[in-house]
Amino acid sequence: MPGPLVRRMMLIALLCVALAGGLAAWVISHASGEEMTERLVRQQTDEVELVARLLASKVEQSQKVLGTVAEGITPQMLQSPSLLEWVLKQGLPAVRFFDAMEIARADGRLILNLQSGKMEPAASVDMDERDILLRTMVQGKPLVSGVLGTAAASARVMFTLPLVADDGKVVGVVGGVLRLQSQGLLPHSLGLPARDDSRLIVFTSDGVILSHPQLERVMGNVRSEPGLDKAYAQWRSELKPISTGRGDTVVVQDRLISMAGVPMPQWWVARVTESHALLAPLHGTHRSIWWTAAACVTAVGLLAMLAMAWVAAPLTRLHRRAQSILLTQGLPDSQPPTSAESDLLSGALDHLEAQQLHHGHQAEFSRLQLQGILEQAPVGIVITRNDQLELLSQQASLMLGFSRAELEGQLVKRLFADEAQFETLERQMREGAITRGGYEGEFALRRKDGSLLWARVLGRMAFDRTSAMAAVWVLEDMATTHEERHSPQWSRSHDALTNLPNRTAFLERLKAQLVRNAELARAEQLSAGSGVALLFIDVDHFTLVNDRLGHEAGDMLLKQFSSLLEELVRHVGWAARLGGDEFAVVLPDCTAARAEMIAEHIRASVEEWEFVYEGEASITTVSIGIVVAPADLEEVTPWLRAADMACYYAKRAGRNRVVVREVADKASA
Ligand SMILES: Nc1nc2c(ncn2[C@@H]2O[C@H](COP(=O)(O)OP(=O)(O)OP(=O)(O)O)[C@@H](O)[C@H]2O)c(=O)[nH]1
Repeated sequence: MPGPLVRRMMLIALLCVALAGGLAAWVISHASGEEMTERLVRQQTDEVELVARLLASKVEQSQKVLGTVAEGITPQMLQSPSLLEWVLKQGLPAVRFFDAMEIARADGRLILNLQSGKMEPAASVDMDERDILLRTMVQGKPLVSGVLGTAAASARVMFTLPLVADDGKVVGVVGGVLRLQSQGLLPHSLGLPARDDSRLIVFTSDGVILSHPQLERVMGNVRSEPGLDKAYAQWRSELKPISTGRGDTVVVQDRLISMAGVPMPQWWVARVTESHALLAPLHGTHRSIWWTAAACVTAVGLLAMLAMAWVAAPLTRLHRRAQSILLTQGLPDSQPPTSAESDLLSGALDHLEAQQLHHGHQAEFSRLQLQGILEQAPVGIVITRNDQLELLSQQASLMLGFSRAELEGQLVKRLFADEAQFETLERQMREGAITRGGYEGEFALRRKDGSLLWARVLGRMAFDRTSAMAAVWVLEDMATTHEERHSPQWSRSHDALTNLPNRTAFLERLKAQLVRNAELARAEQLSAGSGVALLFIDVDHFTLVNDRLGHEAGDMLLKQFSSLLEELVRHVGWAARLGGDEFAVVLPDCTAARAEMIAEHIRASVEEWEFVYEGEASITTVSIGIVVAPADLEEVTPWLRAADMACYYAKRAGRNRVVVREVADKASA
């Protein structure tokens, strides 16, 4: 789980992505909305312009058709209406272009009235049409009438052209009438399809509607067209003439109104569209833009979170590490409990700094202690690391005859009298390190003056973090002991395998101990309840070692066991080998309770020790019987027998245990 700082960074990344996505979507939708509106406005403007031009060209075409008719009429024909009728019907298909055609002479007499191709009496001509014919005659120029008629079905427009003789005199006038809803001018299909939200309307400069998708609105007034009324009123107030050119688009009351003029008949073409209808496709586009943006924001947001988690991974690891340091080692008092990475890290660093300071003081203190020990210790101490002499005590330097500076940093090998001694130590070191973490032995070292120093070396192994092997030796000058050992008396009193006193020497020493014990008792120098404690020790199931690993392994076990035993009791008493796998330990001036405690320590230490032979480790246990000699005891035999019996009872009770008895105890007890 990432810490709060990383979580905050992730949240910020997510917000940034969402904000950027939202902003981009808004800008795109806004820009696309504007562009689309502009395009739709342009489209609508273009459309009304196109329709206006179309209408203008139709008007022009109507005038041209009328001109073609006029060209075919001679002044003579005006004198003969029947001839005129025949000529028009036969030779001028253009006549059929108009819904009605009328011809009048200069004297004002109507000589031709063709209604839908049929000759009708002159009197039936509409008065408005007759007026326009007369106006054309008077003005001598072509005219296009306003809208004639009041009903949509009969609404019409009249085109007129003066007939001019060769001398330039107006001899007559020809007029063509087109119904608004005829195919030639404003077919109803022009405004279709009829939709509520958009209408194409053609109206005159007076506001009379000529074309409308709803037929019933034709001949109505543009002032009642919602939205268009305002645009029309504005145009009228500006008093601008109607001319062809670019159409114009305005927004009035949520309606988009585009208008373009048809100058000759003074008409307007207008398209009125409700804004919501116009923008309907835009809403769909906006929706899809926002959905796309949301999907992109989600995907990019997830990616950003993952990227942030990846980038912050080292910080998360540091955070966890700091957490575990503070959890396992406790928060400093000044540090409030917090989970923020920076606080935790600085807390952990403070803690480590304090620890380092503390360790520095400890190290300095230990160094001073070590220095004191090395200078004052009455025994020789040598500290080695990776086969080099690292530190020596003052006593060791005196024993060896070298100054400490001369030896420190030198190879360990240099101390030994010969290569064989050194190799023996190395082997013992390896074996001892595996089995007990320590070793001991007697070695011949070489002093500076070349003389031999027989020393007992007690070593302890240690490995530091760099796997360098360090050892601490305690050197004991064995010159006297060594000489003794090579005397014939030594071999008579000591066991050759273990170097421990043998049974004979043991009994002699035990008797002497008993005498001394009696003297002390008489002199009342013995502590209350104290006496000489005899520990009878027998290795459990030793036969099995011989049987399984061989006699040589049994010998090695006895040897190593003896060293261990001697090491364990050398400061409190002495040990002897009674024979086979039987040993004794004598503890002078000792109570039964203390003897039992020491015996228990021996038992536990042996149980902990592993005897390794040819790579195979085995556990050894011992049974111990204890008897403390009373002050008045004079014979050792019953004492030794009692201790043997105590050991026997320990065996009988299941072995690997300690049993305390008294000399007077009955054998059956
Ligand atoms: N390797 C070796 N074996 C010895 C030596 N002296 C005696 N032994 C053997 O030590 C064994 C002593 O066995 P016991 O003490 O009677 O019996 P145990 O197997 O120890 O069984 P418990 O004492 O009843 O637990 C005998 O098998 C002897 O042969 C010796 O110097 N070296």
